Amino acid sequence: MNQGGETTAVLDLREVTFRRDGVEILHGVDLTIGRGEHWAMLGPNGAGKSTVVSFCAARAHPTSGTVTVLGHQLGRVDVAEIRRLIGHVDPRYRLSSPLTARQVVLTGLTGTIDLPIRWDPTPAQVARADALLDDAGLAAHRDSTWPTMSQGERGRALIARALIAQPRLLLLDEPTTGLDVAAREQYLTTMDRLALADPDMTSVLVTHHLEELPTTTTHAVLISDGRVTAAGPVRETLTTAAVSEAFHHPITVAYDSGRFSARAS
Ligand SMILES: Nc1ncnc2c1ncn2[C@@H]1O[C@H](COP(=O)(O)OP(=O)(O)OP(=O)(O)O)[C@@H](O)[C@H]1O
Repeated sequence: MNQGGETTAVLDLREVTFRRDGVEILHGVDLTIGRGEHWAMLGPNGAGKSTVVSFCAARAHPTSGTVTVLGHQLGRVDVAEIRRLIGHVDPRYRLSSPLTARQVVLTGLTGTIDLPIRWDPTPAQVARADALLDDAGLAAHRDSTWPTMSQGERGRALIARALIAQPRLLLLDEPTTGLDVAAREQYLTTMDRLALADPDMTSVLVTHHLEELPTTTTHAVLISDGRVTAAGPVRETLTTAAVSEAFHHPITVAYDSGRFSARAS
C-alpha cells in the first residue's frame, strides 16, 4: 500500500531466470508487489507460475537475478526466518505422518510439514486452530486424520494452516482445487474478509479460473512460457486481449459486480 507516495515492496523479483535439468524455465521475470496488494497470477499449464511462487515462499532460489521477500534478499538471509512470516498453500504439500486436521493447522505455526518433536502448542494456539477449522467448515473433522480426509477437506485445512500464523504474505497456489461450489464461495468470502480486516497483509493467488478471484483482488500478472506478458492493476491487466495472448487462445473476459469470468471466444 502506498505510504507517502512510496510503495513498500513485499516481493521484488528482478531479471529472475530458472534452469532445471539444463532447460531454462523462467527467462527474466520482473515483478514488484507492494504491501497490502492482492495479486492474482494466471497463465497456461507449465508457464512457470508455481516456480515463481516457490521463490516468493523462500523455498527455492533463482538461477540468476534477485528475489527480495519482505525486504530480505534470498541467498543473504536465513530462510526459516522469512518462512515464518509467510502462509503458503502449496499443491505439492505431502504429509509423511498421519496428523489430524488440527495438528496440520498447527504446523502452520512452526512452518514445518510435521509437528516438531519438542514443541507443544499453547491452549490459545489450539483454540485458534479450532476456530480456523470451524471457519473452514471442518468443525466435525478436527480429529480426522489426513489420510481419511477428502481432497476438498484437505484443501480447506491447508487454507486454515496458512492463516494460523497471521502471515504478512499469503501465497495461495490453486487453493480451491477439490473444493465444492459452496466451499469455494466460502473461501472467497474468507479472502475478502481477511483483506478488509488486515490492510497490511499481501497475497498472491495462483489460479486457473478467473471466476475464483476474490473481489478484493487488486492486481494481476499473466505468465506465459516463462515470461511475464502483462502485470498491473487487475481491471487493466485481465483484458480479453491480454488473457488471449497469454493462453495462446481466444478468450473473452467479462467483469460483473467484482467478479471476473472467462469463456472461449
Ligand atoms: N522438478 C522439475 N524438473 C524439471 N522440470 C520441471 C520441474 N518442475 C517444474 N518443471 C517444469 O517447469 C515448467 C514450469 O512449471 P511450473 O510448475 O512452475 O508451471 P505452472 O505454471 O505452475 O504450471 P501448472 O499450471 O500446470 O501448475 C514446466 O514446464 C515444468 O514441466
